[in-house]
Amino acid sequence: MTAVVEVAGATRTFGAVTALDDVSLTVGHGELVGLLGPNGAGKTTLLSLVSGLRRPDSGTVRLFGGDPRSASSRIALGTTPQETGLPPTLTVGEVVDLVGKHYPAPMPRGEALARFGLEDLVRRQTGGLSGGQKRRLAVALALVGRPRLVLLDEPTTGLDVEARHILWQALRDYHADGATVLLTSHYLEEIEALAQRVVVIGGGRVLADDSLASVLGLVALRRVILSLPPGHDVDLARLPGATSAQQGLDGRWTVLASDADRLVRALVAQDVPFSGLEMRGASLEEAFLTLTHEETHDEEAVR
Ligand SMILES: Nc1ncnc2c1ncn2[C@@H]1O[C@H](COP(=O)(O)OP(=O)(O)OP(=O)(O)O)[C@@H](O)[C@H]1O
Repeated sequence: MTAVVEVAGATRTFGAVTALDDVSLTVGHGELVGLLGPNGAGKTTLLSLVSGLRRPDSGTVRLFGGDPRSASSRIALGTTPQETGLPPTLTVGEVVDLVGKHYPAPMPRGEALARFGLEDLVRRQTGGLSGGQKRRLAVALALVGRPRLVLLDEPTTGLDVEARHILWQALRDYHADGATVLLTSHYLEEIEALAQRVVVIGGGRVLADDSLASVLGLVALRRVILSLPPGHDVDLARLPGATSAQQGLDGRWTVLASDADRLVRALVAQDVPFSGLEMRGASLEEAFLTLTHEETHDEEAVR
């Protein structure tokens, strides 16, 4: 079966800035893929190539096997950019109807609003919506045409916890209905909550592309937290298995460890008088920072 998205060796520059550097990415039918990376990593540029808003300088981009710039490829695409302009004098219901009219088999107004908990706002002018309500409406509009692929650029930025959970559930439900979803996020918990596959982007390049569990396992980073007696002087970051160490405001030390077992063995072997030892899995953010760090070190090693 043809892939939904096929990016092959895509490079895109803006003047002196290389936003994407030889990026390849294939997304199959029914996948839910999270694009993770810091500000300026190239995530939005990548989405703009997939949605046909921009062209790569070199390399190819296919959407449903066709040219992303052609209307026939884009008809099954729903997108929500980072910022959405809504006509302020139209009501929520009118905007949903207006957008739906562009598609052959749109969701009924009631269904689109119910999926995002917006039913009570159907008669409200969009200019009178809160930022979070606008955001939910913007994502609802991306789904009105029942797209087979949904591209979401930071869908829950600025939303409170409840609104974020409504949106996550709506996306999970839509994905369960058979859609393919590609989203970027700065919220690591969002990627962890939604994505089955994570593509880590840094400096315009794909640093990792694997299942959520594998991306975490790839760096196998653990957080080891402990206390030391006042005045005790040991360089925790230099112990075997440790990658960095930091003392918190409460005086406790947090050591990031690539091999926590080895670190604990070294603490015991060197008679370090630690107490209150705790160990936790690394967050996606920590895993991601390590990946970026390793890439930088590899580059430095090559130079
Ligand atoms: N239209 C443009 N003109 C000039 N530079 C641009 C343009 N669009 C993107 N860039 C640059 O390309 C790089 C990648 O930007 P991009 O917006 O794709 O990153 P991002 O990962 O989406 O970041 P963010 O998370 O902040 O949205 C950045 O250095 C950015 O400044």
